[in-house]
Amino acid sequence: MPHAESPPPANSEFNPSEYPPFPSGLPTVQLETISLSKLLARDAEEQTRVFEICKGRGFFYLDLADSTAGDTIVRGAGAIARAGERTFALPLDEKMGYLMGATGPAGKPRSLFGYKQVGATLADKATGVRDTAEFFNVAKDDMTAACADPADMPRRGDSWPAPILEQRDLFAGYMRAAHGVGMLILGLLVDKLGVDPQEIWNRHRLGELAGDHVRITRGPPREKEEMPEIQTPSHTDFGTITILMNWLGGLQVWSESSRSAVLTDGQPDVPGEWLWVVPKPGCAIVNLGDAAVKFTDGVFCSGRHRVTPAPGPQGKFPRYSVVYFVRPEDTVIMEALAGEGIPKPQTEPAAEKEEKLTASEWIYRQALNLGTQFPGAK
Ligand SMILES: O=C(O)CCC(=O)C(=O)O
Ligand SMILES: [Fe+2]
Repeated sequence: MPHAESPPPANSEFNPSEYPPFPSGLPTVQLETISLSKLLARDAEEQTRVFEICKGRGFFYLDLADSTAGDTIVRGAGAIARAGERTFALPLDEKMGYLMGATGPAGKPRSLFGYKQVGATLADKATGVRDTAEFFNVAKDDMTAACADPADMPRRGDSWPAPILEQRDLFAGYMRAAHGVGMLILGLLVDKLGVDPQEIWNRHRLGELAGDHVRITRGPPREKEEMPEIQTPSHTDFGTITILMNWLGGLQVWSESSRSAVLTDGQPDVPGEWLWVVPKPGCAIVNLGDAAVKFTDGVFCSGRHRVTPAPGPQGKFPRYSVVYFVRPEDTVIMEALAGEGIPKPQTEPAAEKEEKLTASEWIYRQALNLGTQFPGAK
């Protein structure tokens, strides 16, 4: 059982205590394990290990034992998956009322928050095969906002499915913990590049509008043994840092780390093979996203990954995951920070030509590049 759980409600399809172990004999990646409690204690050796990992593959296990934030994440992830299960059980036409990318509720902006139905993303441009996962992106700003009237929440207002709206406190607590863990890691990483951690914290203030969200994903059980059947196609995350909780295998990383923040048709841009990431009890899987590459001009790596149904006997279970994406505040200009460890722009003219986008524009473009379809988008 990967993470401590309270007993599931009757008839739940999310039952981690029943999952068989990850099968042997598959090509897996050996990720390093970093201790959150050591990072909280400013352990210099642990800090150096994270720094080296983030310059390389940019993926690691984060052991959540022995800290309040870690505990909130371990316990909260299971409860959030259950809120997700109740949401996904709603009729499809009701879920489609929360479609992400559609014009938001009256007076609210269009956004990447809300529901993505099965098949909304092309998994393979050549064959036209589509993804098989559904997910719900729950906005940090709406869950953590201190509004007397929930209709005033800044993103979707109170237009969230009841199983999510009823659990605002759960989401808010989880988001604060995950965001805090993200800030701890990002702060120590940029510090090692000669950048004042405040520079990165000022671009990711918890109380400011940002693309941060919890994504709850449900992937259906595996239909056939042959690979691959794609739940979430090959991608790098758009944000700055990602904290992922999953219980079944299915996540795969590309064997060679890809350094580019520019998506090349959604496919890996260096030769290699897909390696399975085995869920590890009590640990989150942490990775950097494209914004971390942008802020450091490519010093850090945004690891390429995808999700298939779980392998072997694990594959007969629906697969849930709970992800927290830390993203820059909406109005932050996406450009490299200045620090002795960050390369200076090569030539002035090239630097001038580069378009300076805000984080919200940049993330929207990254999503379009990845094949996400937005109703009404050109
Ligand atoms: O479900 C997982 O294990 C990973 C999900 C993921 O990569 C994503 O939602 O960006
Ligand atoms: Fe991802």
